[in-house]
Amino acid sequence: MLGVPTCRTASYSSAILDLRCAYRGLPNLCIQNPRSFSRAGVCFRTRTYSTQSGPQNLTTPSKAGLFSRLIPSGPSATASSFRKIVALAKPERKPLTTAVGLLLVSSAVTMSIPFTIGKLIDFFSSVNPQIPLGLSTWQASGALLFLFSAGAVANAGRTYLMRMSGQRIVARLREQTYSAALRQEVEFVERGEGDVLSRLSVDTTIVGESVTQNLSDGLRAVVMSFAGLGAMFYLSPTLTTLMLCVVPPVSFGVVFYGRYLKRLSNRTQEAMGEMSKHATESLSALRTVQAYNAQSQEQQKFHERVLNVLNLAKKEAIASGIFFGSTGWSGNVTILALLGYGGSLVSQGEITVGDLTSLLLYTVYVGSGLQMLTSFFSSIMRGIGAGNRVFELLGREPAIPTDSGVVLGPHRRGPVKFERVAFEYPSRRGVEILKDFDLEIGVGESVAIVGTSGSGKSSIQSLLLRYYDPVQGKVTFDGQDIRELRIDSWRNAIGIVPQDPVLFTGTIASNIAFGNLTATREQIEHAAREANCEFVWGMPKGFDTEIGRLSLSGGQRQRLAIARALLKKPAILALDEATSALDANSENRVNDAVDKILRKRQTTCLFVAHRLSTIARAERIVVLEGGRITESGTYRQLVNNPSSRFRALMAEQLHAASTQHSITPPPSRGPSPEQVEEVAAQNDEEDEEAKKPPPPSSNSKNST
Ligand SMILES: Nc1ncnc2c1ncn2[C@@H]1O[C@H](COP(=O)(O)OP(=O)(O)OP(=O)(O)O)[C@@H](O)[C@H]1O
Repeated sequence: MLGVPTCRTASYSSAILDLRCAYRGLPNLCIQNPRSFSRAGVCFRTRTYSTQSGPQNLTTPSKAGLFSRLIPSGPSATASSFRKIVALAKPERKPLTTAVGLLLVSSAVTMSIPFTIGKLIDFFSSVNPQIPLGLSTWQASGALLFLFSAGAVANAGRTYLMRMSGQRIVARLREQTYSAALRQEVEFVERGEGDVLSRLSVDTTIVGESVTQNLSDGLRAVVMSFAGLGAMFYLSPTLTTLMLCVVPPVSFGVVFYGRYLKRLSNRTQEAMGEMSKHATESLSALRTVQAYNAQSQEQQKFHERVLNVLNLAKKEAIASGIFFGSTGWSGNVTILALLGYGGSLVSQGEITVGDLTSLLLYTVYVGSGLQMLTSFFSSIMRGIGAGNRVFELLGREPAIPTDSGVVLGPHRRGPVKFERVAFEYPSRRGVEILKDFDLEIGVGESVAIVGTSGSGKSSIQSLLLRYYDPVQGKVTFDGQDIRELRIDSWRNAIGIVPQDPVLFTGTIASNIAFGNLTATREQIEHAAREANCEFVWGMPKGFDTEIGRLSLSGGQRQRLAIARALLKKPAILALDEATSALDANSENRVNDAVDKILRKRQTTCLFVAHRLSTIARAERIVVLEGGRITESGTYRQLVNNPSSRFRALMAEQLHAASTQHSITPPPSRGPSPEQVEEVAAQNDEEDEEAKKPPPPSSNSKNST
């Protein structure tokens, strides 16, 4: 038999894809610390919405409504995946039809070769050779040359058209998959549940290849097999029937092998996903890995995952070896049988030597065609396996719907209310983060949430942004449950300044205008000035400075994030203060920027605050303990209450600060109001000192 056609496998690109979020209109994936992307744990969960209480279809997801989502398998999923794969090729109808036409031409030429060779042998071995159609030797040679050239051109055209169609399908599929990933709730992507990167890079390539390249090879194999069989029957029905005896067992092997390969393909893709997830995690935290000299530890973990992929590849290699070895053997035995029986027919004068040669060549062609069909079948199975994973993501309904609900007007203002909210993270069911949480923030009011680490402060902001929905209770804006609002319009009303702001590749201007494509340079500069980003004017290229080439300090990043939030002119500002210390100057510049927002009283502010200097700026402070508010009041009210938890918290902070600076620790009962006042006043003084002359106006020389 002819050489075994190689099975194409997708080259795996483990590039760390920049899953940047669409700030507007799509779930914002980047508002939380991007490091959380790498948190471990895999579980497929989605939510259903009961209609028993609260607004229609928008009530709390019940625990019973959670169910595991598995990658579809079985005949119906396979058929549905196959239909979807074929549907992908529909926009490519024209090039694919042309390619099929060219394929028929090139196959016809190829299939004429054994016949021609047979006739040539008979021609040269005959006593009185006659060229058909009365052609001269040169004319016959010229006709054959033209035929082969036409076949070659048709083959080249077919290859080009098929490949390009395949690439266009892959490109479309990738975009759809990326868009589907951006629509999902943050938990699904951040926790790696969706294994999005591997679906985006590997699976889409495999699906695209199975639609075009493999389809093209498959069609070629079908033409070769059937045309070859037809020619063989024409030459000798007896010998052809003999040859066909090997087809049923080979076909059985093909089906069995294809199914096994499909199962293996699913497992391989998952293993590759694990491998790339690990690489993404450690490479994105390379500083930490190097600082802890953990390269060999990480290498070992990666090695285990690579080994997993390798073991699956080994299984595939063994199955392929057995299959192709046995089909090759049966093919060779068939040829031998044909030669023996055919030879006796030649000696009896029933067929010519040329016909036997043609027959043998056709047998090789048909065998090769059958092997290509096997390869095609297994590739289609692999494509269906990969297709299942891609279509599962494409069809997945995000737990937080993105395209339904009431559109919130851009200038709407109103109080924000958390009403008897209970909350658990989907990945940690049973661990209540918030219980009976009630909080109302009036229009233009500023509220600081304080509490010990892990008390649930950031979770409150996550609920506000609808990264998650409460398990019980509701969050309302201007009296309306935020679950009734269209998610993009609701998020448009909120400006966020996260703990560790994310900056994207691009200029400072594009980072401030992130998600706001219509922002003018003037608006960007205005927002930067409001946010005390005076350092931008000091840069050689000002707002056109590429972020990638410079590293900004924590304070600068935070001020850029404030500018980004302010550019949206949000109804609500959610600021999650950095827990890591900023230097005094940076802290003051950030606080001063916050002050400017508070003074205007147009924006409702919800701070997660750690530093006294920020806390003291809020009109109201709420103390969060064990998922509930235990104290609430103005700064003065809380500080003046000797038994307040707030005082104790501030005492702890002062104690930590004094230990850091080798100052005598404060009394254990907590700081006196004077002490706290003193610290706050000190901060304010530093504030004044740190204030620099206002940055130049947008018309200044550096403003570009
Ligand atoms: N995505 C998540 N999945 C599961 N649990 C989470 C997730 N995010 C936070 N938690 C847990 O929820 C609890 C509250 O976390 P949260 O980040 O809201 O606290 P915090 O008060 O803001 O803490 P800090 O002041 O340290 O930032 C913690 O126990 C935390 O481990």
